[in-house]
Amino acid sequence: MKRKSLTQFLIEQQRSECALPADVRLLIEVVARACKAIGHHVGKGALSGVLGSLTTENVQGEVQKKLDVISNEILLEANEWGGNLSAMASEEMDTIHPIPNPYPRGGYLLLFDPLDGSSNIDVNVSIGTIFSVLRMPADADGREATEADFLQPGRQQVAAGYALYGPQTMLVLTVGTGVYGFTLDREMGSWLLTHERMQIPADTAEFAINTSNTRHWAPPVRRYVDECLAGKTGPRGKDFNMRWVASMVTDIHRIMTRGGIFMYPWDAREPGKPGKLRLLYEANPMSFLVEQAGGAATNGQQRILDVQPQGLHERVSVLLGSKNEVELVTAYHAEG
Ligand SMILES: O=P(O)(O)OC[C@H]1O[C@](O)(COP(=O)(O)O)[C@@H](O)[C@@H]1O
Ligand SMILES: [Mg+2]
Ligand SMILES: [Mg+2]
Repeated sequence: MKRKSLTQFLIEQQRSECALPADVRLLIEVVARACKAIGHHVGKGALSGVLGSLTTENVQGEVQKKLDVISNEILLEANEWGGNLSAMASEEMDTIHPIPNPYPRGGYLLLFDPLDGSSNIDVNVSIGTIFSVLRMPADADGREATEADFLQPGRQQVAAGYALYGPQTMLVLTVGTGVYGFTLDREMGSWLLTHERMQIPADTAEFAINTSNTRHWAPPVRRYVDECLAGKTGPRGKDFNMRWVASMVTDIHRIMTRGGIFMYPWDAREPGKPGKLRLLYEANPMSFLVEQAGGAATNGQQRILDVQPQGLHERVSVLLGSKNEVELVTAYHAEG
């Protein structure tokens, strides 16, 4: 069976009713090429000296891994001259990166977590890259982008996706017409369509959360997880399984493939922070994908895609995945 390539799929999207703008098609192809290059480095590991940490810290106060910086550079370089972007923003950069002269500027903004799951880099566990595409405000009129231009609610995303560097290298994306997965044919170097219209089952018996934080959780999350752990003998009347890879991309891909609920909620370790994960380049792109696959995503109070961002590296409490489970744990928050 001849599989569709990423380019064929995107051209079809461009010609179909959704009329994917040509600039977004080209932008996604450039990001996909950059992820292929990142995947190559990840696959080499110690052979090409990309493992280990640097002495520098990013704006989050995290010690950067070599691959965090290498992946960031690859994405910046690949997207600077494409002509579709006005600026970029990244987990690894304090502020935005406007497209420098003399490169032509375009009408879109690209945000990315260049390397997700950094704590797993040196131990050869699956990691990934997450990206999100927004439009420049309509009244920008060719002016240089500002940080404020990036502070758009997630529902305004034009496209989002992740690359997964695991036993297979995959690219999973949406342009608002469902979720599609592509597997990299490493010999040919081409992304081939292998997962059409991915769907998350509404019900599940599998939850993902870092239980080492149990004593720090708020009562609604504590109640939800306790009930899952009580299994058949408890109010849920069924047994639940638990998984936690500690790479958001990998945990979410499992949920996109077979369902489940992923939670990284607020916890009392840093009470002043709404959560650990970042709204603009982790939670928003993943929430867009999850909703496009029939799932749900909230911060306990509201739909994540409706949260109005206040800052580039803003954090958020994340509850997403199988619709009925997300609605239940969100309802527990409303009950207080
Ligand atoms: O180590 P913890 O607390 O379980 O956190 C794991 C989470 O942190 C992250 O690694 C944060 O992302 P980065 O690796 O991009 O900083 C997520 O991928 C993952 O879900
Ligand atoms: Mg991340
Ligand atoms: Mg990261």
